[in-house]
Amino acid sequence: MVSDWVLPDEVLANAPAYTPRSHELADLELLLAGAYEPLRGFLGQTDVESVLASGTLSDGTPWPTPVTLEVPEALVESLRPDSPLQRVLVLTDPEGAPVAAVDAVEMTPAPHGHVLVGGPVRRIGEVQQGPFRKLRSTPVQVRQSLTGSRVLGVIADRPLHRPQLAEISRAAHTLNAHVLILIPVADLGSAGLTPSALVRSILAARDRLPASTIVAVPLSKRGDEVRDGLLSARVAAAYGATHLLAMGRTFAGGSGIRVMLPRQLCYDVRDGQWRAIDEVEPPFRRHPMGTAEINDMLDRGFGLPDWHTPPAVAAELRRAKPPRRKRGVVVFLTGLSGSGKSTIARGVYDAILESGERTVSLFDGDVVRRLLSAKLGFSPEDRALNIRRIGFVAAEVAHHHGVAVCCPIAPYAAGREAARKMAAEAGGDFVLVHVATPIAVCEERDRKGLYAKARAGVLESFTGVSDPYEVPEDADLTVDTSELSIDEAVNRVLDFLTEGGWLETTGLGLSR
Ligand SMILES: Nc1ncnc2c1ncn2[C@@H]1O[C@H](COP(=O)(O)OS(=O)(=O)O)[C@@H](OP(=O)(O)O)[C@H]1O
Ligand SMILES: Nc1ncnc2c1ncn2[C@@H]1O[C@H](COP(=O)(O)OP(=O)(O)O)[C@@H](O)[C@H]1O
Repeated sequence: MVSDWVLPDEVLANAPAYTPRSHELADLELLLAGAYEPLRGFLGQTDVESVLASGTLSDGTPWPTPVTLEVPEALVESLRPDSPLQRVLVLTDPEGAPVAAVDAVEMTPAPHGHVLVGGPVRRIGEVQQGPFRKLRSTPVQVRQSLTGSRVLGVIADRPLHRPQLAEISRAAHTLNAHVLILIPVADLGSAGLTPSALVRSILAARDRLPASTIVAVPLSKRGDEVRDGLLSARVAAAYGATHLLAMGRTFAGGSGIRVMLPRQLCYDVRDGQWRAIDEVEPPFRRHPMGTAEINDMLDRGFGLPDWHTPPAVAAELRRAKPPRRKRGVVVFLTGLSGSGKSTIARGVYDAILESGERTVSLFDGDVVRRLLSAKLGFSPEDRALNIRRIGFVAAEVAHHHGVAVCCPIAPYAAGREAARKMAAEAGGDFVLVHVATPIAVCEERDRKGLYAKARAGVLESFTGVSDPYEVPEDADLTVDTSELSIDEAVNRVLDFLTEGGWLETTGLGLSR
């Protein structure tokens, strides 16, 4: 369990406080809940190296993946790792309320001015809010509620359609086990659903599950399939699972849990049962749909068929992913100054307004910098914050099913990626348009005289001249305004949105 070291109040009051990033907060919650047993805190550099090299902590205990905390160097420079009362770091939730204290016994420099802080954690506050809190039982609570010797764990990181439900029922029946559904809620689910939508979709299948316990677990993916799988298996074991049904690829080494491999199922059209594929003659087989096929049907507004998905689950998915013509979308134009972003964005915005088919907001560069990002400059940090702010507000618009058109330079891939992620986490789509007008043309236009000033050295850090522009490799659409008229460029974007299903008929030709 977590550490029980005692801290005087004045030590806590004077300790530096930090809000960890979302995946670190998720790890913190699991550490405090005892779901990462036997870990007592964040790993220091020595344990990280050992885990990566040999899959064990430095004391030889098997552990699959680094569980780490990185904090800005300036925040912890006053801490003294050799003095117990001077090495306390308070961790807060995003609203600033203290959640835990870290006994920072190990601090190692990390990239980008950060420090890796390792040491045991202790709860000093409760996380009170968040959707589906009632489903967030601790491992101890869950284990106490489980009766019977066999518990079949299922990591439900995607909705449960009929084939998955059939497989869970079969495995539970074979083992004579109680079912423990663990829903990972720390990041976007595998089917691109927000955690709340994923939980709702699974609750919608509840009456089709055998006797089950459903728990929401802040388990996040680190991107390494094997390590992520091993960690999930460990967490499932901590919650009391004795067996794990592999829904995708599952790895369970070191967790003490036994893995049940799923059969390949198909729908038997003769009697509507799901059976192992080799039990059904080919003419009578219907194969389960994959995530891409399901998402494509949802995008187009086609109902998911009853033979594949229980109606209550289909209804939740339709709500979470309405057809694109009703789904929120962020249209994000990026490019050099003078490339034509604002002009195109304005044209797209006007055309959507004229058609009246969707609500639309325009976040024009000048307005953003005057209001939302007033006082920010053009350092990499300020540009990053500017894009985060735009991405945040645009994602809120998308969350409420609107269209957000934004047109900042957004020179860094990381910032654009963050904006894309925020839109997805809000349940919206994201369309990146690269306005790829060559710099020579932008410079010749020089509407605001800024290129001349930048070349003369009067204006510093000017994008494309004395500051970087990372050309997008993930643009959904590229337009070059040196080859297109304004109307043509605007129509390219409108056509893309219409062909993709976000707009029905909007186009300059129709609306003007
Ligand atoms: N140093 C420097 N570099 C780039 N641009 C500069 C700079 N200083 C002022 N400007 C003017 O600010 C506009 C770009 O602001 P953005 O908010 O789009 O930039 S960023 O996305 O935060 O990088 C940009 O407007 P647009 O021409 O509409 O792109 C410029 O007019
Ligand atoms: N095909 C085109 N698309 C967009 N703008 C164009 C085009 N051809 C010429 N322009 C002109 O280029 C300038 C682009 O400026 P602006 O839209 O403010 O660019 P940005 O927002 O990228 O700085 C405008 O004066 C616009 O009239």
